[in-house]
Amino acid sequence: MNSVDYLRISLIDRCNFRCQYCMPEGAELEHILRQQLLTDRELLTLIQEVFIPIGFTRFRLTGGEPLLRPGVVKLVQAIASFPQIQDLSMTTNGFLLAAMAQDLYNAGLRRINISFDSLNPKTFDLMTGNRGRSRWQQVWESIQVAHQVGFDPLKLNVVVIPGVNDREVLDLAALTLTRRWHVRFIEFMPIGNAQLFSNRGWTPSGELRQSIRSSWGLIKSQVYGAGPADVFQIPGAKGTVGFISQMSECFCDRCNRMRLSADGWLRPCLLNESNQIDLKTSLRLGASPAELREQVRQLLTLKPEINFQQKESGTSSRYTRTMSQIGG
Ligand SMILES: Nc1nc2c(ncn2[C@@H]2O[C@H](COP(=O)(O)OP(=O)(O)OP(=O)(O)O)[C@@H](O)[C@H]2O)c(=O)[nH]1
Ligand SMILES: C[S@@+](CC[C@H](N)C(=O)[O-])C[C@H]1O[C@@H](n2cnc3c(N)ncnc32)[C@H](O)[C@@H]1O
Ligand code: SF4
Ligand code: SF4
Repeated sequence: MNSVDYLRISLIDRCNFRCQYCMPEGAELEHILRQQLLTDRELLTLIQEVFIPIGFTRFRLTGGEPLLRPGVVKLVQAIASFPQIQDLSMTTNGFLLAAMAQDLYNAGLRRINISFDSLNPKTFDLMTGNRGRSRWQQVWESIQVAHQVGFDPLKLNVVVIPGVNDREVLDLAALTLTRRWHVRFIEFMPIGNAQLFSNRGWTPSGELRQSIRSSWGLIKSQVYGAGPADVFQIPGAKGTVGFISQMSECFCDRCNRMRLSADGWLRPCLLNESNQIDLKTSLRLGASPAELREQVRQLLTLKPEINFQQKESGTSSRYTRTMSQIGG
């Protein structure tokens, strides 16, 4: 059995973007009420007294948009101070990052993944929802600042939507030629919003790899990380290109992670909603750390059965939570 030592923590379910593939404008999402959010203290207790003792060493902060969480720098500092943690990272849309990057680095965060779907401001705004003003420039600046501050590896996440940004794959891959950036192409998962893009579907990573290989060649490579990307490099490039292929290939057999939602539900699989446990309610009802650890251990023994293994059938549209609510 794979060891499960990576926890993705959603700090907040709200977001300042409205990406069409995740939280489209007009989608009726019920936000978590403030009193239902795990407090900093509760989250730190769960990390320190439940997950670390069980063997979790890698933690990723996500959202919604994690930089919208009030006091996020202080929270990062507190999490980073646990000596058992070997890897603390964040996934962000980058909009607020330029102003916070140095503080986050000083707080102990060392690596960051930034969603960046397009080099073209118009396409970017179309994909992320611009609410009257373009966001591209500010995100582009954040990427430069994150690089200057020293986040390493610095990864850019691109969800590829056929007919929208797929024609940019070579331009995005070319960023890695001269910069030590790691661009990852993600197959769109129709989770929670199956109707969206239903006439366009997703592009198999194999096709993208072939197109990059035809232009420059492509060799197997590596970059530090805990996630499901298959990593390659254009010969001589400074950075790498990665492929996250949850639809065309299946990486569930090497699954090493669980997810904690902003309201304290522990979820064993991104694509299977069964067997989630409500750690926050147990904690608030007075369960001891030992009891909570036992609940999580039980879930770990069930996880191999829960892991999503139906790549042939794709995802189902019957999800009650969308990506923004789960944390991706
Ligand atoms: N199907 C599936 N997709 C995942 C899983 N983990 C991450 N992803 C997707 O991979 C994409 C990138 O995720 P990130 O948040 O950047 O994290 P990561 O790739 O695990 O991070 P690294 O540690 O840097 O490798 C997102 O679209 C996620 O939804 C997973 O367990 N299953
Ligand atoms: C849910 S977001 C949360 C963090 C942050 N707001 C961001 O966008 O980076 C985490 C990751 O999930 C990816 N994602 C969101 N919806 C997706 C979908 N339907 N299919 C594949 N990836 C998706 C995003 O591109 C992002 O890289
Ligand atoms: S992908 Fe991230 S930035 Fe886009 S809507 Fe979802 S949570 Fe927000
Ligand atoms: S779909 Fe589920 S089992 Fe597969 S890699 Fe993602 S979280 Fe793990």
